[in-house]
Amino acid sequence: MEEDTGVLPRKDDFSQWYNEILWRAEIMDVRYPVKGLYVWYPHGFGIRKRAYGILRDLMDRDHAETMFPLLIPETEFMKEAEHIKGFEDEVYWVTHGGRNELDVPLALRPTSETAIYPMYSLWIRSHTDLPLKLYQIVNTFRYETKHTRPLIRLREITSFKEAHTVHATWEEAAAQVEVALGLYREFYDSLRVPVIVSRRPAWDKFPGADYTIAVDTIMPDGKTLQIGTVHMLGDHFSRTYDITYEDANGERQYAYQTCYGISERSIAAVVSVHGDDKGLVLPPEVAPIEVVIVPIIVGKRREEVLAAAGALQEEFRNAGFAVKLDDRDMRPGAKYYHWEMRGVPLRIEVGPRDIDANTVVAVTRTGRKTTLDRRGVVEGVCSVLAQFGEELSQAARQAMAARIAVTGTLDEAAAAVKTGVAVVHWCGSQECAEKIEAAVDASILGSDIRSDLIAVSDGPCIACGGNGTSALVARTY
Ligand SMILES: Nc1ncnc2c1ncn2[C@@H]1O[C@H](COS(=O)(=O)NC(=O)[C@@H](N)CS)[C@@H](O)[C@H]1O
Ligand SMILES: [Zn+2]
Repeated sequence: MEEDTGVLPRKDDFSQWYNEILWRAEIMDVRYPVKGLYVWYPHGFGIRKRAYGILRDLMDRDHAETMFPLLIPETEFMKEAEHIKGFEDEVYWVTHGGRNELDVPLALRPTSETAIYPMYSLWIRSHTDLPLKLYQIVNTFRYETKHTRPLIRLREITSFKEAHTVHATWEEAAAQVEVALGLYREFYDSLRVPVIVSRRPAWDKFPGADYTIAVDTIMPDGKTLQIGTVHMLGDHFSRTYDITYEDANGERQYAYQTCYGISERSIAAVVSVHGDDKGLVLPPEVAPIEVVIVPIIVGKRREEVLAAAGALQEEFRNAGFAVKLDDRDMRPGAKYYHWEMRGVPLRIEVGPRDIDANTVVAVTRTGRKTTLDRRGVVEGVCSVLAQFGEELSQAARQAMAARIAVTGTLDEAAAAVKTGVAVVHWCGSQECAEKIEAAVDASILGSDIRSDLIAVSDGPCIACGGNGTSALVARTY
């Protein structure tokens, strides 16, 4: 990558800012010659690697990781009517092997229910086989006809974490939905990304599901991004794919299922929520480089400064930090620009004055400067980074809170959705939803809201005056 010194668009020109930061911060290269497919730069992949390492640790608490085939025979794919309806316009089909036409066309998995559940039917015989909780992290393919966008709406979803659980009863499956939401909240807390949880309206639920609960964040342009979903499948798929178990009385019962997914939209959220006019701002938890050391070379003490910088690098590396010593022959300012663009959380400056005073200067990505004793510098950096992470969480929460407005009239709601999310009272009817969506030019995102930034209440439906409860209305990605 040639050293770019151009200026990033301001973040309040979000669409331009987002497109440029993907290449300036070396996240994704959008020049791949297939629409909706993009290439991870190593730095971007490093962010994904750390984020998905956190996700794996959370999932591995009580799920097992596995991997199912990519190709799904049409015979299996076409079994669940609602599921098909929801995906038939999005599925890629493989019809040939070499020059031979395949006798059964094969779908590229858009999601893996129809690959996994025929196997679940073979595996599950008795209630002692339950609960079964598996997940995989794979690529999936959806022929998206809406505007594709790197990390946000891809045709090849490269980082699709999908969990598929099987339970003896509806109640156990419903409890698993809550466990999944807890895992997603923990995951996004680690990424310092604030979320709003809500139940999608029936017409927006996952094809074949009883209900869908979604995890949304609010992007800098006020539009919401769905960054995770949890689906209660009931016994719809178990009846279609014959997933039954023998209960304690020897009776055959249909199983109850859930599935829940996260994709690289999680990375889009980290980039978008935390970034600023100078580039990426990465939470330490997901930063491929946590600390960059910049030696301040002054005249004849060059060797001494470089030695001191090298010793610091060694000490941070031994303490387990992802640390980089930037000893390139460049002005310090050009180095600051380079690492700020890439979101490195902490810069350590060391020059002759610091050597004489036996200190180092620590500067966080958001500009907080601290002088640290050279002795105990590792502990010093740990606490600076911990404080930095908390600051990111707080700033992101405040930014989200500022984009949520409780509104009592359609006009107020129409104004609020220009810059964020409107909270309105809705009776739950599709008829009123359509009235609200038409009047506000945005979508009913969900009800049964769970967010410590929103006090839910009952009240007259904003469209018909009937009994309503709090619901979210927003423009969405
Ligand atoms: N085209 C896409 N590009 C990037 N992420 C996507 C795309 N489509 C969906 N996602 C993300 O993937 C998550 C799961 O997708 S989903 O359709 O809602 N749910 C499923 O596929 C279920 N099988 C649970 S794994 C969504 O919440 C959304 O965050
Ligand atoms: Zn109503």
